[in-house]
This record gives sequence, C-alpha cells and structure tokens, in this order.
Amino acid sequence: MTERVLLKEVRPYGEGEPVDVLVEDGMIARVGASIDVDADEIVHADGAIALPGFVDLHTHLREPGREDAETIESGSVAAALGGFTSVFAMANTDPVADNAVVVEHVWRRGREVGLVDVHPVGAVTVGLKGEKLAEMGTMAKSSAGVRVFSDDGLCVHDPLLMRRALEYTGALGGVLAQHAEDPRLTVDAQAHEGPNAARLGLTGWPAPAEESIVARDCLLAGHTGGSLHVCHVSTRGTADILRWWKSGEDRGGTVSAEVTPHHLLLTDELLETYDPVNKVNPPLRTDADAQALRQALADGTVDCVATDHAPHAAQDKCCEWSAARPGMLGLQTALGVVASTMVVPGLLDWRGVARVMSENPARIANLGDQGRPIAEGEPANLVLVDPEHRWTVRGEELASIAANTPFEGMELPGRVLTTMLRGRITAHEGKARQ
Ligand SMILES: NC(=O)N[C@@H](CC(=O)O)C(=O)O
Ligand SMILES: [Zn+2]
Repeated sequence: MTERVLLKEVRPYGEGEPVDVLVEDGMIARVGASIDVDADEIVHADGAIALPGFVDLHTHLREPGREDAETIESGSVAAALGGFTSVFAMANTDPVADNAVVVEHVWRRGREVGLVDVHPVGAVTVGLKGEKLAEMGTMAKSSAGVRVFSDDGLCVHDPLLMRRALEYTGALGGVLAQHAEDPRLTVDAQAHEGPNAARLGLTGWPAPAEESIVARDCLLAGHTGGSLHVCHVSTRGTADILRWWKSGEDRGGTVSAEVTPHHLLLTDELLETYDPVNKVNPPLRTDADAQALRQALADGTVDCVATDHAPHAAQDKCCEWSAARPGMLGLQTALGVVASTMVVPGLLDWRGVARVMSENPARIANLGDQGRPIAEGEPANLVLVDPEHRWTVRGEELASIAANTPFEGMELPGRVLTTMLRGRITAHEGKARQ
C-alpha cells in the first residue's frame, strides 16, 4: 500500500504559484515550494488545479436490482474518474433501501470496492409508496449510519407525511432530500410543459408542479425546524422561492438545494431530436430557466451541484420516447459541464467550484472529513484537474455499464488527472485503481 505520495506542482484552488503537497498516512503532511523527500509515488501535476474531492449528494448506483445498468463497483469507478471522493446512493433500488439490511449491503459493498465513500440514502417511506414512514431510526443507527433520507424518483407529496418526515429526520440529525414534483398537477408527464412539448404532442410537467412543493416544503422546514434539501432544482420560479427563503430573517429549519449539470446546460429545445437520451426528471426546461439556475448557483441561492447520475440499460432508453425511462449519466461529465457553464463564462472561479462540488455538499450531509481545506493536517481527499485539457464525451468509453449520456460527442473543458481518497490514489490519468 502506498503510504507516501508527493504531488509536484499543483495549484490549490487554481490560485497562486504551483506548490508541492506531501501526503502521508491519508493526511496532507506538508504544503510548500519544492518539497524534496522520498515517496512511494510522485505525481507530476504540471500546474494542475487541486480541489477537495467532489461530493455527490445524488447518485443512482442501481445495485441491488438493476446491475445491468450500473453496479456499486462500476459506479464507483465512474465516480473516481469523475473526481468524486463521496457519493450518496439513492434509495430507489430493487429492493428499495428502506431498511437496515439494504443500506448496510450498499455501505459494505462500497467499502469493499473502496474507490469512493458510498453513503446509502435511506427511503423516507416504505417501498417509496408515500404511505407510511420507513424505519429511519433503524437505518440511522445501522452500521451505514444513514443521515440523508429521500424517496427520490418520487415526491413525498402528502403534506402530513412530509411534515412528520421532516420532524423525524430532524430528530435524527438528518436531512430530507425531496424530489419536488407534485404528481397531481398533470397526468403521465413526459417533458417540460411548454410549446416544445405541445408541438410533439407530449404531456408536460408544469413548472408549478415543482415550485408549489418547494414552497410548501420550505414552510414546513421552518415550522418543524427540520432540514430540507431540494433535489435537482429545475425552474426559475424555484430559484426565486429559494432566494426568498434564504433572504433576511431566520425562518427556522434549514433549506439547501442542488442543481444538476444537465439542467445548467441543456434545454427542452432538445425535444426536437425525439431522442430518449434527453428524457429526464425533472425535465429539461427553457433557456430562461437554465440561465436562472446558473445565476442561482453563482450567487449561492442554490448551494451545490449534484449529478443525479441515472444509468439506464439500453433497452430502457432505446425505445419510443414515452416508454423510455427518465435519467442520464452524470458522474464523469459533471466537472466538464460545470467548467463550461460556470467557469468559462466567469460565473464561478475554481474556489467557487470547490464550494459547490465539495464543501457545500459535504456540509449539507454533515461529512466531517470531506470538503476540507487543502492545508497541512487535513485529510487528503483531493482531485487534480487539468483545466486546459479538452476531451470529447463518448458514452461507450465511460466506466458506467449504461451509456446514456446526453453529452455524446460534445467537447468539454477540464479533465480529472488524479483523484485521491484518504491519501490513496483512486484514479489517475483516466484509469481507476482498485
Ligand atoms: N432523474 C431521473 O430522471 N431519474 C432518476 C430518478 C430521479 O432522480 O428522480 C432515476 O432513478 O432514474
Ligand atoms: Zn429525482
């Protein structure tokens, strides 16, 4: 096992002159100019940017149940190659992660693979049915130590159940991640409700289906003192509600929010392709929405980026639009899309990227050893990024078993050179190291 790694010429947060970073026993032992010591491995970073390892609050790893789309192993490889050191594995597996047995399995398998910390998310309701609360306390007390709860894929839309869920997760010191989409505002929605969907004869999700749930849940978080995390914010109206919530007085409770890379970049103009690879929930919205989301991420209204990495087997994506499952790959393209939508136009600098891809998600999920400063005495959870390197996305070349990327053929800036988890290199120059 490598105990001592020397990173030559890195630029923490992309600022200042390159420095060397010595990593020993999982910790950053020294940061300074020209460190000259024996090491088990030397990484010549040539001025690459060093950031704290990325934390993804929203990943679908599909194990157990749909190992033909992704496994904890293949998803961990994708995560390490994407620069992640922690991922939160959503509960909509088969069987559902609504009990201690399933969350412990996911947690243990993640540890065995060892490329990224896999934190199982516990379901809020039994079987994701939205009827009665799952045994959240048992999942919290299990060896998996679940702290994030979500019925993601489905919305906890019953108001009393949501109130109780916020009270209960609050008492456990956890956070409730809501997939905000009121199913009673539409029937069989397939896209964003607007002229583009209408032209194709598709029923849509109206923006208020998301916004009304977000507004209600913010008020409930305040009333209960609970901790709400809004998954994949997709509309301008949601950003406005969050901005109102976060402005001014202390309203009680805590509200945080994530945006996906695809909602920052893509719009419902892609409906015209009629290619199910572009089908996702919440749906791709308008250009005005995407612009508002970029602004909201830049000004802190939306706290973080989360991938909503949602692999689907070919047969679930290569069919007619309405039969296709919603969801797209995201782990290996997240950095590139954030770089192109936020860094290149000057909306975020690299310190800002560290904030939205590592520090804020680590804070929301209460991870003590992630999203930490790059400084002596801190845990060595790091990613080295070459900002100049542009690469072309090829679904077949991604590590996921599924290949459903909406960014196929797109050239993205920013390449992950090295990912390091507690001092161990988990990915280097495009290869994971198990
Ligand atoms: N985002 C999606 O379109 N799909 C996700 C569920 C989800 O994140 O809502 C999935 O599990 O496939
Ligand atoms: Zn969701």
